[in-house]
Amino acid sequence: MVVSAAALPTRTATDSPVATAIPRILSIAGSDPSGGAGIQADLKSISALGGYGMAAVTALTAQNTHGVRAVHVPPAGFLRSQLQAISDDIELDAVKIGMLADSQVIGVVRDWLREHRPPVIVLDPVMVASSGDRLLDAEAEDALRELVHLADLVTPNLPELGVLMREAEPGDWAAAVRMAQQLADAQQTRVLLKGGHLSAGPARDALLVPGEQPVVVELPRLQTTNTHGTGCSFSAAIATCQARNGDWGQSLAEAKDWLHTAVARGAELRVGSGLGPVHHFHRWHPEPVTDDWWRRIEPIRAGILELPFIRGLAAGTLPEPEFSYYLAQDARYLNGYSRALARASALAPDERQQAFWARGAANCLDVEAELHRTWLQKHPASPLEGPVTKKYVDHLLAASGSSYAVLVAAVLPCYWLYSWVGKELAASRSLIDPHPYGAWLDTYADEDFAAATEQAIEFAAMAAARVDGAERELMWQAFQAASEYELEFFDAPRAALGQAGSGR
Ligand SMILES: Nc1ncnc2c1ncn2[C@@H]1O[C@H](COP(=O)(O)OP(=O)(O)O)[C@@H](O)[C@H]1O
Ligand SMILES: Cc1ncc(COP(=O)(O)OP(=O)(O)O)c(N)n1
Repeated sequence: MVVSAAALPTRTATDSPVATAIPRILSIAGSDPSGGAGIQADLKSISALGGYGMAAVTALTAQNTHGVRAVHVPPAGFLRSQLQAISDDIELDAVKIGMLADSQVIGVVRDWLREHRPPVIVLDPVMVASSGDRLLDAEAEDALRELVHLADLVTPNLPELGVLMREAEPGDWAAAVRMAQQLADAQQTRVLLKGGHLSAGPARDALLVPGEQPVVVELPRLQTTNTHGTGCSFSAAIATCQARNGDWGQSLAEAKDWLHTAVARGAELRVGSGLGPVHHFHRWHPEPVTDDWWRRIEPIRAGILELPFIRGLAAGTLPEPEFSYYLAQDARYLNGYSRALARASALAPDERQQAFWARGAANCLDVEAELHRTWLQKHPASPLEGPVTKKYVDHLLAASGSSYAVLVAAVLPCYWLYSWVGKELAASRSLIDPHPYGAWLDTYADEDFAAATEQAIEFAAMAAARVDGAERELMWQAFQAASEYELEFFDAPRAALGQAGSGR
């Protein structure tokens, strides 16, 4: 059975609700100083889902978003002391178990579980690093296999499932589900098979319960590098939900839905240059309105990439008169755009924003002069203002008579779409050597411009956060109209020179 995360079954007769208002959840796991995985991820996940989090540390790692550099395992006796201190004093509603560094550590955890038998035990069998390296020696792997039947839920990813079953990693989803069902039946426990490691298709997981049909949950696979600690976060989230509602299907659905948005919004955290963390507390941080605008202009973005002008530019087949027309209009446009940016500088609420827009205004004049000095000398074209250029500049000048917030929204698409088109074209530019428009395309992908774009987006989001709903709507309208003018601007050479279909 395949269901969306939101449509999973509610409580079944065999599930017993714990019905605790704030569930008390203990994570027994390793420390990740970069905060994306291990106990740090567990505590954030537990808190984000409304639990009270505790942590008994099994190992200290030295790692960041690029990988694990070293592992230090404190004496197993000290882990026993941590667990004893907790169970001597605190009633637990669930335990989540993550990285267990060696067989001695696993022995301590096994003995403690047998003695105290917490109501919910979720075991994330951390055995294989993202790099594919085995994290446990053979003795520890055996000890971990023996721990599986003590868990209410075990959550292997594909490589870990293979190791638990002493078989090769399953090659596809169907084989993985079969293997996970065998594990569930053999150990008489629930298995949550995680499909994040599959290279294509949706982000799919399956809950296997002995003697029952598999329940598959899937959500779209996100194109992101923010996947560090997804397994830790997922298992801690499921443990928390299960302690609260006592229904495995519902807990899986809740945790999956929460994790999906956490993965989607991980990039907002700007942590590290490798595989970044997920945004555990996304529900506390409203999405910047600029992200919503960007999503809403998706049809415009798709339209831009389909334009004969852009396709011809990428392929190097764009007729030169169209390129010259575009450059001449760009020079005209930049002059008007510079005035709008200067006005944004004048209206800016602080000196940082004032200086930013003033620098942008000056840059436009420099680029305009440069266009005349270099390209337009070699590619002469009519200097008269075209109809699209006029409409677009008029829009910016009208916004200049409005508020700072509306003006910033109006000038934003020129930064954002230009920088985005630059990245989109960079790949095809590198395939053609020499590329007739190569030198010019390189200016599109300029890193300083990309940084300025990020800054402009942030200032627009800040402005949007300070205005009321009516003005935010005006900001959106100004942003949307400017985005449409960007599309028309790229299409203007074809329309003006009457060469429909050229550039292909
Ligand atoms: N790119 C992605 N988009 C959406 N969900 C993902 C993505 N990568 C992983 N997930 C989800 O994160 C959870 C953890 O999966 P996985 O990466 O397989 O585990 P682990 O982190 O233990 O290796 C799963 O629910 C999986 O579907
Ligand atoms: C201390 C520590 N524990 C576990 C992991 C592995 O994290 P996980 O969520 O299983 O997955 P990836 O980060 O490999 O996607 C870790 N890195 N550190």
